[in-house]
Amino acid sequence: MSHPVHPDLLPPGVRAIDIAPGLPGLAFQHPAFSATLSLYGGQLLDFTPTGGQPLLYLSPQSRFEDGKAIRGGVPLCWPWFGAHPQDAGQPQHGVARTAPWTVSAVARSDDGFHVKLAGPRPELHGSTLEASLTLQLGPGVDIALTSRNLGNEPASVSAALHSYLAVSDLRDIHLSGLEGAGYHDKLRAEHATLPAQPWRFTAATDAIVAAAGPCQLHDPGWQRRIAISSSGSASTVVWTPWQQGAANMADLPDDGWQRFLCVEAANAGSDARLLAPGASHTLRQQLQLLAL
Ligand SMILES: O=P(O)(O)OC[C@H]1O[C@H](O)[C@H](O)[C@@H](O)[C@@H]1O
Repeated sequence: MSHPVHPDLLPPGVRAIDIAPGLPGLAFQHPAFSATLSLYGGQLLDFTPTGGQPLLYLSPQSRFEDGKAIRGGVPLCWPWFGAHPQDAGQPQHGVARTAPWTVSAVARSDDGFHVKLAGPRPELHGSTLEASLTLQLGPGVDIALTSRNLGNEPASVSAALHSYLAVSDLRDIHLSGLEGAGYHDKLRAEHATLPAQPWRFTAATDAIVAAAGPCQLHDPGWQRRIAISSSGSASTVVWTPWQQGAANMADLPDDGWQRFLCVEAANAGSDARLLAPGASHTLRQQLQLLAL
């Protein structure tokens, strides 16, 4: 199958590649960073500053197969987050991450690259929503997912930019910015409040926090911080499977859980949005690498 993007349409520094057989992508090379985007899922898989550690974790055991979600980078959970609200037979986290996305534009910008993608057609997920994604790569990463209701009735959307943030060792990092926020603990099915201190991780965690940050992930091992900010969101999902959860996941190495924390800009739980006919909503996350 030929690549959906003709190389002549790409600016200098961008190459049409195959992530795996049948899964097309784009590779970006800039003096300050390199990056990889999968058109399958519209999923950013890598952003690595030149000479530095990657911003995003990508599991070396991820499956790269049609019908399977890629484990790592920034999966797009859309048009629902978690289980489908009415139909348990639908895939977890929606259809966007296992659908082909198409390139609407790729341009070089002052700091890097600007990319626009169009998401799966509404027929694929039985709603009247359409999705588009804009990505600014460089100096950090800025991802904006826009949902638009093409129908004549209101339509509900829940979503997450499910970023796998790479860390030197999960047991040594902390997350600040969500102190004292209320959250829904998905593992215990109860509501709770985060402590007043920065968040350290000592066990499996799956929380829908009723706050949008901004937050900072402090990583002394790599002498860096990741500044995380969002808009169009009033909820942040924080997830680590920890050791035991990872042992049950075929697409994650046994020690892979130590290498990432998911901090997801979301419209999850009660933060799902109802879009009037013709209305649109943009969920956005910005990630910036800073020295400690
Ligand atoms: O395994 P996946 O379908 O990719 O989901 C991975 C995780 O995503 C989110 O963070 C959810 O809150 C978790 O409950 C889920 O386990």
